[in-house]
This record gives sequence, structure tokens and C-alpha cells, in this order.
Amino acid sequence: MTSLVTSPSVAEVTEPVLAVREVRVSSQVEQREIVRGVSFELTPGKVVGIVGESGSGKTLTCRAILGVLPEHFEISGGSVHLAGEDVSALTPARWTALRGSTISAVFQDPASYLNPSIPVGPQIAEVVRVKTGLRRRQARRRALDLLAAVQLREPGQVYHQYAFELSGGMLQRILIAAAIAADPRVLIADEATTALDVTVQAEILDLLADLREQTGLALVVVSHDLAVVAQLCDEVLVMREGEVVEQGSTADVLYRPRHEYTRLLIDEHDQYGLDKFLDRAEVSR
Ligand SMILES: Nc1ncnc2c1ncn2[C@@H]1O[C@H](COP(=O)(O)OP(=O)(O)OP(=O)(O)O)[C@@H](O)[C@H]1O
Repeated sequence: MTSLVTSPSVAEVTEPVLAVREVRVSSQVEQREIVRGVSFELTPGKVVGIVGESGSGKTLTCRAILGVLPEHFEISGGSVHLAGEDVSALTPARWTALRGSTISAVFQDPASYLNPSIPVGPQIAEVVRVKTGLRRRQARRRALDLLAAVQLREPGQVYHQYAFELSGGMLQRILIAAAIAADPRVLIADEATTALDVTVQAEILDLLADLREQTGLALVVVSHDLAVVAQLCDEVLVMREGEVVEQGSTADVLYRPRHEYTRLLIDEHDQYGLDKFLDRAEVSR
């Protein structure tokens, strides 16, 4: 894979690029707290997974970190520090500067993030131009490099294709290419592989693992799929109804779950072959 970012220096490695402390998110309309105290730290190259059933607050946690909570939601407690900066003190202009270049995200349903009437390549080149200030021709070259980096075959051809011409897996790679265009230090992947079939999902997970290895990218991986988390994450948070009921190393949480709810999730997953990932986690422990 084309190398896109130099590895962080040793001094940076110990410094968290993202520190989430006791974050709470409230709905102003419902006047209740929906996320009730989420904490974790990400150093470069680290991967934290958030699992839990639908509606447990995983996406709101991510949106709070990204500074893009839906209307009528607010961070009602705790703090988020991004590369040392307290995000509660950020101006909109500073947020715009940090998004893409320090923190970035990919979600489910990549097609909805692309303009259907413009080929995908120029859309990535535009992100590159706006975020890095490169001139058009260099931005185009960088976009082609990014398409190669996310392991799309024939990047020169894909560059000129429209979203409707590409498969779900290809579109998710394109969204990842756009998300890493300005060398972010943290990437949030919220159910990024959920809609993909198992083989393509595995390829995208390998791609994220490669990016982490080669660039020191730190990841927050949200998934309802424990096999995804087992494959990729160093640490896991299990959320239920807005609370973190269990948190620890992936091997600890998946092998020696202490909370009944975690056990339930694991039991449900047995049928999907979580065993083979657990074996791998056990070996690398
Ligand atoms: N834009 C919104 N407007 C109103 N309520 C919302 C909105 N977004 C989330 N919620 C509510 O907040 C709670 C937590 O939602 P969230 O999307 O964080 O859950 P989740 O764990 O990510 O679920 P899923 O796995 O289904 O994405 C849910 O009860 C949801 O209905």
C-alpha cells in the first residue's frame, strides 16, 4: 500500500490524540441524559471499539466527539480533548480546521455522502484541495494516490466513475480515502462495514488495520458485530442504555466478560463464528 503519512515520533506516541472523559450527552427536548459517562483514551495506532445494542448511545458518543451532535442534543458533562485541545473551547473555524486533518469519520451507507452527479475522483480531489491547500493538479494526483492506498484496483479508471457505477465495498473505500485525505490522527468508523457482505467487510477491516499500522492512525470502531471488534480493537467498551457496563482489553472483555449483558452479546455472536477471532485474541494476548 502507498505510504501516506509518516509514523508519529516517539514523543507523540505516549500523548493521547483523543481523551474522552466521563462524557455525557443530553436531549434538550426530552430533558434526559442519553449518554451517561463514557471515558477512554486513544494514543496513536490504538483502536477502541464500542459495542452495544441499537439505541445504546454509540453514535451519539461519536457525534459528541466529532462536534456534530444532532439539533437539541448537547454535551452535558465531562470533556473531550483532541490532540490536547479541549473541544468545548473550539470556535466553529477551529473545528473546521480540525475536522479532516485531526479527526475524521466514516459511517454506514457511503453512497449518501457522495454527490451522485459528479465522478468520485474529483470529489476526493476537492476534499484534498480544501483541506490541504494543494493546487488542482497536485490534488488530483494525491486523490489518485489515495484511491490506490485504499486498494482500489485501477484507480485511474475509478477516478472517473460515478457512485452508482461502484459496489458498496468500493464506495466505502472511497469514503475512507476521502476521510484520510488530510492525514487525520483519529478516524471514527461507525458501523462502517455493516452493510457489506462478509468477504468485503473483512477486506475493509484489513485496510483499516493496515492504515493503523502504516500511519499510526488511531481508530474508534463502532459496531454491533463483536467479530469486527475482536479482529481490530485493543480495548472494548460495552454500552447499554447510555451507560458503559463493561470496559477493558478486547481479550479480557470477550474472554472473561464480567457483566451479564456482555455475556449475552457474546452468546448471541457464537453462531457467527466469533470463536475464530477469540482464538486469535487469545494467541496475541
Ligand atoms: N437525531 C436524533 N433525534 C432524536 N433522537 C435521537 C437522535 N439520534 C439519536 N437519538 C436517540 O438517542 C438514543 C441513542 O442513539 P444512538 O444513535 O446513539 O444509538 P446507537 O447505539 O448508535 O444505535 P444504533 O446501533 O441503532 O446506531 C436512541 O434512543 C435514539 O433514539
